[in-house]
Amino acid sequence: MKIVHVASELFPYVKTGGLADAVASLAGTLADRGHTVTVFLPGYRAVLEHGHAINAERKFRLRIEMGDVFLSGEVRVFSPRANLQVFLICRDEFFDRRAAYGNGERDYEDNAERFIFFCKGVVEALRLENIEADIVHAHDWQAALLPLMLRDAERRHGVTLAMKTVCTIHNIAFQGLFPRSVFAQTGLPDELNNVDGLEYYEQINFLKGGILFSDRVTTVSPRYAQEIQTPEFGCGLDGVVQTRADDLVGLLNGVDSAVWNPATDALLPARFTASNLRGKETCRAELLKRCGFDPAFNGPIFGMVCRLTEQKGVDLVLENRDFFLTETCGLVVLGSGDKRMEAELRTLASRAPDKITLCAKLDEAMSHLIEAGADFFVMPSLFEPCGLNQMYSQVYGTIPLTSRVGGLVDTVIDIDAEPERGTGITFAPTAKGLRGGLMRAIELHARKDDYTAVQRRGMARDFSWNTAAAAYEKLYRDAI
Ligand SMILES: Nc1ncnc2c1ncn2[C@@H]1O[C@H](COP(=O)(O)OP(=O)(O)O[C@H]2O[C@H](CO)[C@@H](O)[C@H](O)[C@H]2O)[C@@H](O)[C@H]1O
Repeated sequence: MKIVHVASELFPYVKTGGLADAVASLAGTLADRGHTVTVFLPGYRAVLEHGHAINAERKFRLRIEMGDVFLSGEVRVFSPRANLQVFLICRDEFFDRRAAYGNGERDYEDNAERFIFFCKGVVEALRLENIEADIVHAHDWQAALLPLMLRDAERRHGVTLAMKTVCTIHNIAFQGLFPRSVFAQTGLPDELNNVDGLEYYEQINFLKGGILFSDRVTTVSPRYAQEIQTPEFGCGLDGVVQTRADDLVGLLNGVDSAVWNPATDALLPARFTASNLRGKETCRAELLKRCGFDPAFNGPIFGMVCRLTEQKGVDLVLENRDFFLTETCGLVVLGSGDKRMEAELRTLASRAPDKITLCAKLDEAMSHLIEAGADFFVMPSLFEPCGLNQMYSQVYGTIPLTSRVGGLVDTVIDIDAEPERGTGITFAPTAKGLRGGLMRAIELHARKDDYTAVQRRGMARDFSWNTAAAAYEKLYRDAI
């Protein structure tokens, strides 16, 4: 099949979270399985400066109608592996910036314009390049207008650009909500500027467009596909999602074993496998050293790697600060984002620097070291579409502590609920729930044989992207 993915992030070129990992793995795996895959990505500064893109071919110039003006841009292309091409929609005024979405304090004020331009650029490139895709697959709100714009362009130009479109929701909390005035820039017919179209409580909602107007809608776990149809998890779009229930499916993400594999991971000081865990001890020792903890400390180390946001349950950790201060354990948090959470974690760390630390930055190598060197991985999310780190931690023999929401339910088996199969500790998404999970972790850690058995069961699990990619293939085929 000719498959086109459209996303605002792609590992290793630009990543703010799991979207980048998921799109890269899916596109790469589909390419390896013999499909012709194209990924469209904004030509951000970070991407253009990446070694792969430096000599990207300049394909053609763009002239995009945005309301009553035309804006110019350029399409560049490079191929990082067989069967895979990455097309960059470039316009320095929009994408030659330090970050993808904002300056750290707030979102860029022209994000609506930037991603309308991006989607229109993709449509134009599909037309000029004559790709004739079987599937155009849009990810998250930044690409969600694409299915609509594509059909609109087909009508205008009398061409077929794609057989079917798919929209994947990686996180329904991010919808691309903008003032209604941005509608004019989309160039879409006026009848879409209402409640049956993009309008959402007097605003324009990009993700709503993707949900309503794609041939198929997917999300990243079966449990989340159910949850987003409820007011509790639908973030106001549950009614819209319900209208597409027949075309909605939840397909679990996987683990990219070229990047996340303890037996080959070049970012670690030592490698290891389920049958030989000595390298994991070296990773643990290195982690203790990097954190400035006592090298002889042998209590459990809890690791956490996430964007610091409400979603990730950082406040539940903070509400349990006395646990981390009083129990014989260590806590390593790698994450940045919300300034209040960052400050409170920093204060907590300053009260016990010998056993609690915050590393407030994006650091790919450190995230691998935590996955490998910690004894437990803490993920008390309030909601979680899929979650990747709980899978990475099982693969790395680090026992996950996860709340019972979304994809965490689909990927972690509780050791008390299923003593013979359990791979982690699960709990209700509350401070009390987390507290219970932490206590169970301390007890498990003290029972060395049980701990190792759980560890090995996690390492034996298959989270391969081949399974996930095969599910997407089936979805594409059924749609066509
Ligand atoms: N400071 C830091 N330094 C280095 N790496 C860091 C980091 N902070 C986060 N990361 C990395 O970013 C990724 C986060 O992925 P997740 O899937 O856990 O969450 P995210 O909410 O971003 O993704 C959304 O999309 C994905 C993909 O579909 C869903 O799994 C998820 O549930 C949904 O919320 C992981 O690879 C993690 O290691």
